[in-house]
Amino acid sequence: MRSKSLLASFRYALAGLLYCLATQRNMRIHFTAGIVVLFFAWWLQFSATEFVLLLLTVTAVLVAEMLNTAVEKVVDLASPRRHPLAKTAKDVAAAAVLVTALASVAVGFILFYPRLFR
Ligand SMILES: Nc1ncnc2c1ncn2[C@@H]1O[C@H](COP(=O)(O)OP(=O)(O)OP(=O)(O)O)[C@@H](O)[C@H]1O
Repeated sequence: MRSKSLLASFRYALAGLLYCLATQRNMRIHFTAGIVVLFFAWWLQFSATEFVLLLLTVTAVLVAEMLNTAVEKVVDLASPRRHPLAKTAKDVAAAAVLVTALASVAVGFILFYPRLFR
């Protein structure tokens, strides 16, 4: 019984992930960029610490993107008409993605620059 509901939870989560990948262009861009960046980190023989930092950064961007999509859907459900609060909610969720993405660029630069240009 318990393992069945665990499996169901996993299936719902997977459905959410696949929904984001199928419908959100930015999610696909971040996902692909994350895979490429992690591949190059492996290829350049990053240390375990550097690799974990990169992995956490990539994960943070993807999580922010998925939460942004969830906020968008809930806002569209709760407020199909335009409302200042709906605008604020969507804009703040989008800002969360932007801040995370900018931080990830900074982390990537700090980690890759010494390997590639020194
Ligand atoms: N119900 C609403 N009321 C007020 N402003 C809104 C509302 N829905 C969206 N907006 C504003 O329009 C912007 C774009 O919204 P839109 O719904 O087109 O795209 P999104 O939901 O942000 O993302 P996506 O393009 O991935 O669907 C939002 O960031 C927000 O500023």
